[in-house]
Amino acid sequence: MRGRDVVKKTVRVVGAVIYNEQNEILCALRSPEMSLPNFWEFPGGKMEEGENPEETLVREIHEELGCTIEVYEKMKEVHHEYPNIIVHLLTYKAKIVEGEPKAKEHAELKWVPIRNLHSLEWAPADIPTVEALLKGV
Ligand SMILES: Nc1nc2c([nH]c(=O)n2[C@H]2C[C@H](O)[C@@H](COP(=O)(O)OP(=O)(O)OP(=O)(O)O)O2)c(=O)[nH]1
Repeated sequence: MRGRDVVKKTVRVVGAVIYNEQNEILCALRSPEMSLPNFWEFPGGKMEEGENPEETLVREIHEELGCTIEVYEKMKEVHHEYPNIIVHLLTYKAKIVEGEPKAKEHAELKWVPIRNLHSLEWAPADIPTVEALLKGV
């Protein structure tokens, strides 16, 4: 097959827009070892066989941040084509109900007030969710 004919893989990914009492959002920096290194993202990951998006988020946040979340409403559904992969990203609002988030896999975690979210370099698929937050949606 010639290079330009190769069909890109599509992955289904869920991201948690975790907010706290001060209306700050928990932002996670992808580490240099991850794909899409050094971009900020909403913590989460790929959906596994038989999982619904809420189950994926609870599992991934346990694995990546070591805490428990409650998942609320869906925010955005985005199809983004990267050079090697197509990401179908769903983002959901969520809140921590048990434990303190710790960066087990990410390079850094930080709580950022919504109005300052634009100052981070976000993974391109996350931009529509960031814009919706900035608009107060
Ligand atoms: N988790 C997450 N991934 C995102 C976001 N935006 C975005 O483009 N992505 C991309 C990066 C990756 O290509 C893919 C998710 O992969 P991942 O590495 O986080 O998922 P995972 O932990 O289940 O995967 P893996 O380590 O088993 O490969 O989606 C986002 O906000 N959160």
